[in-house]
Amino acid sequence: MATTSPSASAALHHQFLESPRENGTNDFEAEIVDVEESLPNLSSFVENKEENNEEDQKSTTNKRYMPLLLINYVLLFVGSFSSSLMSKYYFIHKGASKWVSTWVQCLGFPILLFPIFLPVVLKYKKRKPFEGFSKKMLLLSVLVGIMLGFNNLLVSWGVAYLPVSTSSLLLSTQLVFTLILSSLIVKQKITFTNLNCVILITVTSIILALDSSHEKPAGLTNKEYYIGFTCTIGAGFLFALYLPVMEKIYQKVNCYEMVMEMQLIMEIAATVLATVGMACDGGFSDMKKEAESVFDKGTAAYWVTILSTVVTWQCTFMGTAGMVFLTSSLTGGICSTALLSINVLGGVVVYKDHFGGYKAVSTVLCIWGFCSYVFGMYIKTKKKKIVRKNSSSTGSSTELIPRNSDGI
Ligand SMILES: Nc1nc2[nH]cnc2c(=O)[nH]1
Repeated sequence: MATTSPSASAALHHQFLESPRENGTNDFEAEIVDVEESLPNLSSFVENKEENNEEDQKSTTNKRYMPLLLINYVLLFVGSFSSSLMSKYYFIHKGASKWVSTWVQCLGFPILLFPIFLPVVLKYKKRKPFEGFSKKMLLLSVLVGIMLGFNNLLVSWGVAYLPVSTSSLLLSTQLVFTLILSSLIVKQKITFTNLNCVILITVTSIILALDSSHEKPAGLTNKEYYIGFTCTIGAGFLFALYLPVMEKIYQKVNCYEMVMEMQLIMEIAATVLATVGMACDGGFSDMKKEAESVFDKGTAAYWVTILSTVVTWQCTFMGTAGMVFLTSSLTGGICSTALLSINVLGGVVVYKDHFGGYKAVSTVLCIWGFCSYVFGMYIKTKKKKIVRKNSSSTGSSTELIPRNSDGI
């Protein structure tokens, strides 16, 4: 078997991720053989990569991989939990504009300017922001940003009409859509582990839907309730489309900086959409009125609520994008959806949402589904380490093993 230098094998691994096999990325032992057989043809490619000193930050062997993964999960966890509570706070205290609630989900894009430009200003990084950013990537980012803008609007309608716990758990249906769409778009393999997780988390939503007749907040008409219900399911579908589409786009991206840059463009596009909606539908005058006289906690609390919602949503979206980049659309979807069950507990603790037997059972199922998935990933990672160990003891590189369908 051929042996490669670590940098050469890292570059080969990178090339793998940029050109995945038609039949998915699971048969990794076969892929190792493929790469090793094609080694001579790849030597010039490897040299180029070494000259450019490029590193694939999606590679699990990259030293920045684990810290980045952790940072993104924390962003997603803190962002998801606090943004769902803050959005509900806005509506509970007489905030009523769905456009304002949509606007704040993307308005935090200037925050991304700091991690994008600061390392260059401080001369910490050589790569200039937007270096290698093609016109196609720009166009794709704008289109996905517009899709995300519509998703945000649907989420706002859902949160406006439904209790935080119900809207969070209804959004869990996005996982089934994610599994189907990611198997179509990025050839995600459907395994026992991921199917089990998706079924458990979906049963969670069904139980909640059955229980939802007791959940209608006072003063809300049946029509409004069903609008909220439908919008939340619609948001789940759009989000499930967004995840594998992003994974497909990230197959051409190898650095996290570019993920942040794409996120910036997407959020700007979503903000333009929301701003047009605000301007056409009286959102700006509603906002002024709400701040001055409608919000029952006063003007200062209104602006603090808006500002913190802006920041927390930005954390959620950056965390989600990072998870998709570093793992896969399905893992990203599972992590964000499992966090929704934590949001249910947040709604119950902070807003005293009703928490009966149905909600307890669905929360347990949701956590069980998530834990079984994480355990499945752990087992796969262990198996992968054994394959690596075996291949290194026979003299082949340890870094030639590409990520499997779960992104590990
Ligand atoms: N539909 C939907 N939109 C989101 N925006 C941020 N997180 C989510 C999510 O989990 N689902």
